[in-house]
Amino acid sequence: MTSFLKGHGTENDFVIIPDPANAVALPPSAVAALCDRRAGIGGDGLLHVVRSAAHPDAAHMAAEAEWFMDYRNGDGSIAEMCGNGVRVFARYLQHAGYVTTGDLAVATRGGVKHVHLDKEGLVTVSMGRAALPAGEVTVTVGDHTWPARHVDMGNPHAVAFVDDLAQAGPLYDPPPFAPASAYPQGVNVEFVVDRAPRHVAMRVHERGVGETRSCGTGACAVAVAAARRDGVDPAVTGSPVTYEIDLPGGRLSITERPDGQIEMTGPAVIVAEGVIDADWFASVETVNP
Ligand SMILES: N[C@@H](CCC[C@H](N)C(=O)O)C(=O)O
Repeated sequence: MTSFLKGHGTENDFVIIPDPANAVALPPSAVAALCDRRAGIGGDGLLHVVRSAAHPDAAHMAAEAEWFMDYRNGDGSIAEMCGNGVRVFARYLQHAGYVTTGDLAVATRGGVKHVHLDKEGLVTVSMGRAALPAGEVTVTVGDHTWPARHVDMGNPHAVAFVDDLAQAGPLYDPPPFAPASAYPQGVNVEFVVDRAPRHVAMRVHERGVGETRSCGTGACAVAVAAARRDGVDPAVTGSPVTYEIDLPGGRLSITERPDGQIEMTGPAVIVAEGVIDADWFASVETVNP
């Protein structure tokens, strides 16, 4: 019997598979089937909850973090990091009784992340530092082409400042970028408009998913790109800077500290739990494993 839960962080939604011993086979075909919104449970991605010691990608982090977030995109691909996912992952650990409010460490493919569950229901994650690789890239939608800033949050982002979020169009397909060689592993693309000083709104097309209603690493990338565009670098001023980021699914607050550490705060919600039908799961587990 394989159980699941469903959760979301600012409407970036996830199928959660609790599997402390790493005993559940999750080939890409099974992940894609579980995340399918019509024929499966539905989600932008999947959070496989495994004890670090039981997973080959995380055993080296087991002394620091008991639990490993084995994150998958909705198409079954693996990504290095998921910011909304790690908040929902921590909320699941609390829901299941493994942790209470306070601090915990979570192993991810992007390293160990430190999470704080507060008593009001918000979750703060120390996301690490952003890298801002040099180089020019442009993103095109329809008749519009914008310069975009590379920001690496453990996973790749291209951030474009636009006049109107509607210019990004329906975002059914990944927005083309140039040079085509810029992102050999694919990229998450953010479109950003200003709302007020240190307050922006964004839409995102996620690698391996499509347009989502929120992206935590994307919001961090946008906050750093907006700060640099605004001439603000906490490493230079010695003061933290906070940007409020409005997404279609809610608001995230992103603070960059003088040492470069980026903290993301937002909600994380568990909405349902149940059991996956064994025959259906066996059929999707064995397709293109
Ligand atoms: N929604 C996530 C990001 C998930 C990974 C991304 N699609 C990628 O492939 O890099 C977030 O909240 O950060």
